[in-house]
Parts: sequence; structure tokens; C-alpha cells
Amino acid sequence: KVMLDPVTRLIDIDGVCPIPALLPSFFPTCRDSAGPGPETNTTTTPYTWPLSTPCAGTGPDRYCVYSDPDFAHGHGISVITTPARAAQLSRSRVFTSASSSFSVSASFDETLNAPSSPKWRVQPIAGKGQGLVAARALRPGDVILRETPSLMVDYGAWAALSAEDVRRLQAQGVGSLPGAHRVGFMGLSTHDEDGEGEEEIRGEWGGRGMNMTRVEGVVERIMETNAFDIYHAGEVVETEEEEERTWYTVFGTISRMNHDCRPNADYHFDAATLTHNIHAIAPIAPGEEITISYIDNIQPLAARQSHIQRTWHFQCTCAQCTQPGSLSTSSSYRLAQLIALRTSYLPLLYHNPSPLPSQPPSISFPTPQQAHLLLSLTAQERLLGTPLYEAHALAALAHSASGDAWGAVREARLAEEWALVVGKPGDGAEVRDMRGLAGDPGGHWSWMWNRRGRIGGRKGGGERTGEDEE
Ligand SMILES: C[S@@+](CC[C@H](N)C(=O)[O-])C[C@H]1O[C@@H](n2cnc3c(N)ncnc32)[C@H](O)[C@@H]1O
Repeated sequence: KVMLDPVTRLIDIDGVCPIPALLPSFFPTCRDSAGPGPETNTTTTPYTWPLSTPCAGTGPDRYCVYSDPDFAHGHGISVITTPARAAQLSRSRVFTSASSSFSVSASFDETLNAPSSPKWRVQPIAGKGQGLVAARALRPGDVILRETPSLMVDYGAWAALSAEDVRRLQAQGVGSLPGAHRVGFMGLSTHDEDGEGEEEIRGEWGGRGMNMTRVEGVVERIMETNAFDIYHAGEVVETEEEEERTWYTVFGTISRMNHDCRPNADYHFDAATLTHNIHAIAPIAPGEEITISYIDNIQPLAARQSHIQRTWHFQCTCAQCTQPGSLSTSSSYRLAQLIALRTSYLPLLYHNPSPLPSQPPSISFPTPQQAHLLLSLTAQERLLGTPLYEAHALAALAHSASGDAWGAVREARLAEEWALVVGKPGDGAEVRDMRGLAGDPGGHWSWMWNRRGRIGGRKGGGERTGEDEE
């Protein structure tokens, strides 16, 4: 039974937890109807969502707000999803293992009236609203900021529910965050098409003076302006399809970071700790703005600008977008070549099922010359971080495939370095593969692949025969 309360406009499920988001302390017994999931190992303890209403929809299309105000040492989190997926999420390590609990690296600075840390602060940036600025010198690879989500919305909600229901659940999710977190969320930017600008709603949430329809609209625009797509948040899933599902996610402080087509920081989401991680990919001086790219920045100027305008409604004026005409033309020729090379050879790195193949793939390797052109174009375009890792990794494979051990070692070491700078795990597949190639080129799966390919696909690093000779 799902009912809409005519006064509160909230959904009442079976008369349980009628308005928990507004009065959490009055409903301490509200429990996730999905119940705790099975323990994944002996060191974990079952987890139940302290709050799990309101809901909308029925059957498999039933979506609820799951909230935990104590999550991440009192930072709090709200999640909108189905009971089944909430149960999958509640089985992940971050919820079941005390050692995985994480403290958000920001604290609130009363003088600045904004969150801050020894590494960064939030402050006004000319022409961009607020932004993040380095509080001290940062080097490539430094972790600048780690943060758990404020609100995560399962993309399935938009297919299953009406837009009004999604809006209502989103506002409820925000209402269930702890007070300071909620105020911070409501202060996030809502730059939208109508040029309405920022709106702030402070004060008593759900109080009589609060117009909930307006709040729902503001929360929706905050989501549109600030959300990241997160693929797989660590849920304990059973199928690959389930793992592919996406979360529309806002982070209280990371959402303050502005865009640059050639940013000095990059991000990656760590599902094991449910944290978004921001890393420096260039040296950043104290007082310099810390930026990320909102888009795939290896695109021509017009495509970058139209994506930014369409989604975030601002004209990108970063250095890359405002080069003098002749430099901009050169850049577009370079980008066209860069994109062609990446399209041909990047699948070599991201070959399924593992990020780097343990089985030699059927696709072709670049020649060392092509790989070095790709590296040079990447550097000429001032692309750092992931594109540079990818270019060095392809160059390492190209040298290895053609039997040049010294070139392979040099490029594999650089690829390993850039993989670590952008936050790829030290024991992850990408780093292990490059470390393995640098340590023992002759034992790597790619060694002499071009030669082996030419003599009929003989696999393995067996002894060379007369056939191998040129
Ligand atoms: C995710 S928010 C970033 C934080 C925001 N500046 C604030 O004050 O909270 C995205 C919005 O910031 C502004 N913004 C981000 N990058 C910008 C840039 N390079 N130039 C101008 N405005 C920018 C745009 O209004 C955009 O819609």
C-alpha cells in the first residue's frame, strides 16, 4: 500500500515511518524492508539502513530513500534505489566492515564559511561562482580530497517513476542528511538554463515556512549541475549486467570544483571505500585553482564547447578554449590525429574481460613510431593524467611487440608512474601489467608479438627458430 499524504506530500508505506526524513530521531525503529544481506566473510557484521522511506512505485519498480546520518563518521549519506539494490549495497565492505569506515577529509571553516582542509579551501572564483583553491603546494599524485557521496540516485528511478516522484524522493534524501551537510548541499550551485542563478535554502528543513515544491525544484537543479555518473558503487552483485548499473551522485565539496579542458587534477571513484578521490596531475601552486574536466576533453573545440553549454550552461573560457585562432586551428589538426590513433589502438589497453589482456588480443599493435607520435601529440595538447598513462602504456606495448626491450622498459616505467598518479591501485591490473613488462620484458605476453603474429600466430615465448629471422 503506497499513499500520498495530502498535507506533507510524502509517501506513507503501510503506515510505517511516515516522515522519517523530517524527523529521524522520532522514528528510531525504521528499518530497511529489504533487511540485512548475508555476511560476505567472518569479519563483517550485517548492516541495516537506519532510514528507508519514503518510497514510490510498486513491485520491481519500487524505489525508496535509504539514509544513514552516521555514515562516514557522521557525514551522512542518502541513496535512492530499489530494496534489492539497497540490500546489495548494504553488503559491501564499506557498510559491513568497521575497518572500511571512512572519515571525509573536509572540515568546516567558520571564517571562510565553507569547508576547507590544509590542502585546499573553497572560495569565490571570478566568473565561475565558487571553486576549490590549493592551500599549499601540491605535486602530481597527491591525493587532494576524498569524499563519500551526499546523495546517490539509481538511474533506474527515472525509467520506473514519474518525474514528480523522483523529485520528491531526491528532496527527501537531502532532508535526511545531517544538518550541516544538508545546508552545504542546498548551497551548491544551480546554474541553469533560465539563468536563475544560485538559490540557497537554509533554516529549518520541512518547517512550516518551507515550500517543498520549490525545494524539490532546487534539489533537482543542484543534481543536474553537480552530479557525477558513478559506475558500480561496490554493491555485492550477482551478474555483470548488475555491475554495469550507474548512480547519479553528488558530493558536497568535490561538486565545488570547476571545469578546465586541461585540468590540473583528475578523479577516480573507489568502490571499496565508496569514496571519490581527487588527485593532482600537475604541480599546483598555493592559491592556484584546482580544476577537473567535466567532459571527455580529447574532443575538438566545438564539441567541447557545445557539451559544456548544453549540460552546464556556461561558455568555457579555459586557456585551451580561448587560444588565438591560428593556435586553435593547429590544436584541432593535432586532436584529429590524436583521436584517430587512440581509436585504433586504445582497445589494446581496455580489452575485455580484464583491463589489460592476459591473452594476446587479436587487434593490432601500434608501431613504435605510431606510439611515439601519439605520445608527442598528447604532450603537445598538454594532456596529463590518464591520456598520458595510456600513451606510455601503448608505447611500452609497441616496443615490446617489436622486440625492443630497452624502449619497452622505459615506457612501461613511465606508464606505471602515471597510472599511480591518476590513482590506479598499486596492486591493480594496469600497474601490475606495466611493472611486469618493465621487470621482465621477455616474459611479458606482448613480447615479440608482431614477429610471432607474422609467422602464423605462434603463442608463448618459445625459442626463436629460423622462421623468426627477418
Ligand atoms: C559543479 S558546479 C562547480 C562549482 C560552482 N562554481 C559553485 O559555485 O558551486 C558547476 C557550475 O560551475 C560553473 N563553472 C564550472 N566551471 C566553470 C568554468 N570553467 N567557467 C565558468 N563557470 C564554470 C558553472 O556555472 C557550472 O554550471
